Amino acid sequence: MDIRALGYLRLETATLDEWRRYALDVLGMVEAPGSTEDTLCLRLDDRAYRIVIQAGESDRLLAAGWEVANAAALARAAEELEAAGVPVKTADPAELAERRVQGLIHVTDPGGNPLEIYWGQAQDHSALGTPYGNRFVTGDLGLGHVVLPVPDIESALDFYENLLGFQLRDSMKLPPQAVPTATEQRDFHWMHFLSPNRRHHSLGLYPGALPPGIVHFMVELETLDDVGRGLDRMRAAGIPIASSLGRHTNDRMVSFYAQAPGGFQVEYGWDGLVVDPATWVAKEITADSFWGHTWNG
Ligand SMILES: Cc1ccc(O)c(O)c1CC[C@@H]1C(=O)CC[C@]2(C)C(=O)CC[C@@H]12
Ligand SMILES: [Fe+2]
Repeated sequence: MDIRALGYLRLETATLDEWRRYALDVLGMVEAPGSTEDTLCLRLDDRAYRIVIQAGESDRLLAAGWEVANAAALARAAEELEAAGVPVKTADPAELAERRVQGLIHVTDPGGNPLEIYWGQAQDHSALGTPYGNRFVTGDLGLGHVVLPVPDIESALDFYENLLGFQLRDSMKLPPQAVPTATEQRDFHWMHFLSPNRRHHSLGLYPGALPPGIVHFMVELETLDDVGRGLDRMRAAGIPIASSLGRHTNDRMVSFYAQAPGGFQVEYGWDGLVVDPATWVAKEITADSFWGHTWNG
């Protein structure tokens, strides 16, 4: 399957006002046209939106949006999913209009995570005036990355590697205490990092369950100063820092993690590794970071 990138995220929140302040005033994202009293659309680049947050009952992932090149690629994706026995639901015209895409299918991964595969998203050609002069790294690397909880890690890895065609970049053994919701008692639990493009990982698979249906999402900033200023804004806003600044061993990203409204985290990073898929070799990492990334609580 020819998926190109993580294109967008759709989230539901019980505290949209809190999310509005967090996304606009702290993360430095830009409110996009299409936003209403109960839907916040966020621009990070030249796409009409990259993140949509809807007011609702709970805080949870509504969809991870994966982009394909065109209508033919979407048709092939639907065929391959159906041939593999994965139910596919085609979006109706109202859903396409709401999402500002030209074609879309709904799919659920083996962990129960809602996915949308789509092509033809609208662009916004107006200048992006981010509030702090911060710039996000997107383009053909996509929005960033998302880590999804998957109770059965083997079936999830098989789905993303062999059906969706993502490349496995590396894996890490987590101790049992890092996976309190694991369905089986094991000495360790694998966590996997994959991508359909040159971004080291667009997807992390966490081998447990989490109520919001998302462990964290990462947005990449152009400069270290963008990240440092973001950290200052988190502190000033009283937002709990979930993990201190550090550099990951696999994608070499310098980042910190902050609590997001609703019980998951946002990773705010810089200097992520761009790989050559033709020569990449999957490996194991035996530490999550070269330095830093001290987790709180
Ligand atoms: C190890 C790692 C490499 C690159 C990343 O972008 C990244 O987010 C991570 C950390 C992944 C991971 C997590 O998402 C949830 C809490 C985890 C399982 C830990 O307890 C250690 C590593 C953490
Ligand atoms: Fe991450």
